[in-house]
Amino acid sequence: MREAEAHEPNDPNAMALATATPDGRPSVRTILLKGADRRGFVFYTNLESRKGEELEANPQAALLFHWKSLRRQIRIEGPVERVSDEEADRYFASRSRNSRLGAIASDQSRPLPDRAIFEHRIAEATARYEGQEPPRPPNWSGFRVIPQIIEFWQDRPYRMHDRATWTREGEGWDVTRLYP
Ligand SMILES: Cc1cc2nc3c(=O)[nH]c(=O)nc-3n(C[C@H](O)[C@H](O)[C@H](O)COP(=O)(O)O)c2cc1C
Ligand SMILES: Cc1ncc(COP(=O)(O)O)c(C=O)c1O
Repeated sequence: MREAEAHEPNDPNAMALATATPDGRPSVRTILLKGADRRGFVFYTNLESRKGEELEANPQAALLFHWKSLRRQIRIEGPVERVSDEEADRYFASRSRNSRLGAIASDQSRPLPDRAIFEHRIAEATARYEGQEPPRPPNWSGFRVIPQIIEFWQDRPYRMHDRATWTREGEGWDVTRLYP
């Protein structure tokens, strides 16, 4: 990630998030990585969005980074858990005031008949929380993807790439090289 931060033109923390319905219909969208440690990879979103509902019904996900400037790809797969309310509150409080008001005003992934309705809801939230800290909406929180498999891919000439897959084995990781 440090190398991506130094080389990518923008959003080095942008990644694709794949989810699926319980009957196996997949969907994918871009999100931002907001935390990574030994426990897993954290992102924030609206819990009633399409991804939020799919993760509620089927708490399994896959993440993908493609850092074009580095010609590198990382794939991550595993079950997800919700972050604690305290962790979500802390991250929400770190966001700009306007981003917090936007999260309050947005019914993410629901039909919006007219942009003016969203702008009106933002104006309402702005007026309502004047002089106060806008609180985290109960339907806005974070998920942690707990990695079971991580694959690193590095471009090499003539498609003779380097691939290595790390699979969780108890407390450690089994590392296996794969053909490109
Ligand atoms: C670069 C980029 C970063 C994004 N980051 C997030 C994010 O961190 N959280 C989020 O809810 N949506 C984010 N979005 C918007 C999502 O891609 C998506 O449009 C939205 O979350 C609704 O997805 P859904 O209907 O599948 O739930 C981002 C979009 C882009 C292009
Ligand atoms: C709707 C939405 N929510 C959340 C995020 C996460 O980023 P931030 O907390 O920095 O706004 C994004 C980033 O693009 C976004 O589009």
